[in-house]
Amino acid sequence: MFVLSLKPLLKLPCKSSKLEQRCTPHILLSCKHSLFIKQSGSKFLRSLGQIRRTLKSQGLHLVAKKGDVSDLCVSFFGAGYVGLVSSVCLADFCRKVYCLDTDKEKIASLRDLQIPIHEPLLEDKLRKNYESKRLFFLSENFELAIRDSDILFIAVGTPSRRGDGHADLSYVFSVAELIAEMLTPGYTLIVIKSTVPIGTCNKVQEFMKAKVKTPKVQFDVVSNPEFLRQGSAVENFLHPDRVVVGGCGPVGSPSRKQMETLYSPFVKDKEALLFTSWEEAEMIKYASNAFLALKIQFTNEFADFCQLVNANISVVMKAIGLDERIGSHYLQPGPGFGGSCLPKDIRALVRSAQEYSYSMRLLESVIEGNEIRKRRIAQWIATLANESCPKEDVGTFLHGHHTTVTTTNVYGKRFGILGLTFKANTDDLRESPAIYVVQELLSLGAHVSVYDPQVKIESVIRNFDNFKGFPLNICEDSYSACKDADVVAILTEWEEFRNLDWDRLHSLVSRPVIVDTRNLLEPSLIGEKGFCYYSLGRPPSFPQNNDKQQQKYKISASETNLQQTKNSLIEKIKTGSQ
Ligand SMILES: NC(=O)c1ccc[n+]([C@@H]2O[C@H](COP(=O)([O-])OP(=O)(O)OC[C@H]3O[C@@H](n4cnc5c(N)ncnc54)[C@H](O)[C@@H]3O)[C@@H](O)[C@H]2O)c1
Ligand SMILES: O=c1ccn([C@@H]2O[C@H](COP(=O)(O)OP(=O)(O)O[C@H]3O[C@H](CO)[C@@H](O)[C@H](O)[C@H]3O)[C@@H](O)[C@H]2O)c(=O)[nH]1
Repeated sequence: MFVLSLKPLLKLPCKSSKLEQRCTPHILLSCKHSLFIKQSGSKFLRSLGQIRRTLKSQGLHLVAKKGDVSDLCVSFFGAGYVGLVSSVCLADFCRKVYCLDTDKEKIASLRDLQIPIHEPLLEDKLRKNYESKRLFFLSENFELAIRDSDILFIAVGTPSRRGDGHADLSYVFSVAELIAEMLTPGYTLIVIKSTVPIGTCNKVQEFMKAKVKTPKVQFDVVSNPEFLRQGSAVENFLHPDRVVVGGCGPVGSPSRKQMETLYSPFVKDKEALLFTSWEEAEMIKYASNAFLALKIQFTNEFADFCQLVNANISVVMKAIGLDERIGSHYLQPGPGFGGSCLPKDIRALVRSAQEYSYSMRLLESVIEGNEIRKRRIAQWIATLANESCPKEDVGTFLHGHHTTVTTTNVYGKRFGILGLTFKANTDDLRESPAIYVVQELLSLGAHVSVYDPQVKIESVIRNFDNFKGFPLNICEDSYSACKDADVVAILTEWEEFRNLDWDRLHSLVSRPVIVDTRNLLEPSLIGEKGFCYYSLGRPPSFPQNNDKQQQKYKISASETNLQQTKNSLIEKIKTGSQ
């Protein structure tokens, strides 16, 4: 006779009628399955984990009672922005979390507590949970994690497939195959967290069923899309607006109970935990990102029109955002939306719709508009190296008159680029408009110096593989990047760019021209500092009566050309052409 120190109530949802009851450990031990517990070792089983593993190996599964997240063990396949952040946050609450990745280098650096990504608030939590042995990083022996886990999350990448815009699901299916082959008897919940096209969960379930070879394996596949944003990922994971779970069984089913348990610390309002079908969950994820992209593209179009008619986009967007039906978020103009999600997800959505012979025209135009925008921003920045200043009209260049930019008028000009990431507070360069702009400028023969507070030099170099030998200078601070620049362009809204020493910067540049594609700075303030300042959808500002500063502008443009440009643009807008 032995006594186990366990929580008093455990629920065993298994086929055995004797076990299909709420029971104390004593009842558990006195039932016929207690034999398995005894058999598993010469010593007594001390932990719930040991009992769980023993039962699992016999085709039974122990589910923690409702709300008891501390009994759960979960694994994440993929230690990227989503997998790593989710693992670290869940390790605060779960019994154990395995974070698995095939990238050996990534796992090795995580074990050394070197975090491969920049994400605020992540480091302390990671350290705490890793040191207290609730969080484990593995690049092999995934079998151990699979055997031990109640829930297996798939959080690998689903990038755009080269050439056609479809989501590349090869990583998801390779994990699904591995799991299917390694599942041990008993029940395991498989959760797809990666963003996947509608219909994928269904396919994964069928695929896995065909691959499972071990008898007595039971599993469900559910969809649980992630909505966190890079730069505030920890905060978003801990305090989600909503959690969507698709494809669970009815109330009381193992899949539903486990997901309720897992999210109990994060979702206090019952209404915010939404159970849907697989297809609805998959669609909700795409629809959310598509709507955000739509708002940004809408704002960008209005910003450009505001510039033509002397209206201020900040005033306009603030006013429309106060209408609760519209809301104030995602109304900030910029150089185009980027990142690893919005662009690729909308492309994937549009492509999946086409498979049903359905055209999502609105979103097709959002994709095209965003591509055009990045090109125009690059062309606009290039032109400003040639135009005289102050000239209010040069700001209108943004709206389409880009054919005049050639290698001859940009060749050898110097550009100081502030910010490379697709937005602030991340180190991610995926689909960053800034990368596009720099590549355009280099193609035109310009000299480009770049600075970003978070990006590692290796990542910058990787993004300019095709530009070896081009005059690209990676700098360690803003001032070095702006030295001798004909134009300074702010491409990411890093906070530190707000507070530069403008007098120092002014003394360093060749021409004091700033293009702010994030509307980060206060126009009048920068004008007062002697700069010619252009932003999006706001009137430009210029140095006030300062002859010495005026001499810095080396090239003058013809007044007539500028007027013609403006007239032709207004004509184009009237006739509705791009
Ligand atoms: N980044 C975000 O902000 C965000 C937010 C919500 C949803 N998503 C979605 O989540 C998914 C993951 O995005 P991410 O940004 O974290 O990707 P990521 O590229 O940062 O990370 C993916 C990781 O998966 C690893 N991996 C690939 N194959 C593997 C395998 N067989 N086993 C284990 N690991 C493997 C890679 O090495 C990589 O480290 C994508 O579908 C994305 O669309 C991303
Ligand atoms: O008003 C705005 C807001 C954003 N952006 C740009 O839009 C892009 C995307 O920004 P954001 O949504 O913050 O980036 P992500 O971290 O990629 O997050 C999006 O993509 C994730 C992956 O699917 C989702 O989980 C998030 O909910 C969704 O916001 C960036 O280039 C931003 O600079 C603007 O130009 N103006």
